[in-house]
Amino acid sequence: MISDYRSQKLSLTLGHLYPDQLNLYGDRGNILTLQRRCQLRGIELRVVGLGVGDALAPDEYDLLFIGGGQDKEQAPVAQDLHEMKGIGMWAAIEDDMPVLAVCGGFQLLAHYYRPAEGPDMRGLGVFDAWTEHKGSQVPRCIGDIAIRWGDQTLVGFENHGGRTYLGTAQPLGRVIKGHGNNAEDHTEGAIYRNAFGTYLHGSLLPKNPHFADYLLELALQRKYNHAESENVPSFNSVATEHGSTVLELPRTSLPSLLAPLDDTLEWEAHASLLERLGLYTEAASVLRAHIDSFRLV
Ligand SMILES: NC(=O)CC[C@H](N)C(=O)O
Repeated sequence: MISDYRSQKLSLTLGHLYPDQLNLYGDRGNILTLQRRCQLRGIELRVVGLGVGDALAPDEYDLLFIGGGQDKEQAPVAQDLHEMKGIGMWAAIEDDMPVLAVCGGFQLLAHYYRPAEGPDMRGLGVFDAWTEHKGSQVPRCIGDIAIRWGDQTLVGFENHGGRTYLGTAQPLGRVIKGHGNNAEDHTEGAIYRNAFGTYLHGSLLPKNPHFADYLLELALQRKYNHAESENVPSFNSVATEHGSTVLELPRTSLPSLLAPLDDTLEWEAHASLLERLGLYTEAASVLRAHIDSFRLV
């Protein structure tokens, strides 16, 4: 109940899927970031690795993470995801558990990944989207990337051969600079309930403290304010503005369960990536917003 949580030590359990197979570009750094941000607030974050052969019992977790991998690592994982974790994953997501899936993991949560060679890898179909690798003649999508996420930015690094196309799935954001899902339609990532797929490595969360906290807040609200679950924020609203899809970040009426942190270094890293992409106005406004919010604390 909402009135109880302040008197207890908050704790969360994160299920890290395939930590040995899917861990490109330091995806594990996302877990370290979540752990550190919890630790600084006196919140316990237990991390449980879920490898090939392990079942996923949704009631045991509050948050799930799945990273990226090369095609050869994805194939055995795709099979295990279906056989051992698919039902648990679906149950968790339908129950609004926050899930972050990066690159190869994102591809496997959509309908299928068609590699340049070899058979299709069947995905879980959580996101109404699919991915095709167009062959070695077509350049990979590689480089730094910035996207618009609601009225904020997310930054990261992408490296994927697969091009993802969205069916009815909402994108996580719109590409400002970089390739995104397919280097054609400016969409990046996908959302279903509180599951977020993205091509942003980086690691993603160290340079995007607002996104890290968003995931933690979703997990905490879901666990501790379950009785008020209609107020739990979720990315369901989309507004169309000048023909382009703009996500409206939901606001919750519930008080935040996260104490503010000094994220000066994180925002400087975020801004410096924006600058590297030539996005000077965005970089300046990110730093300005950080200074303003910090003054209010
Ligand atoms: N970085 C990744 O996870 C790569 C995913 C996939 N194998 C691709 O190249 O499209």
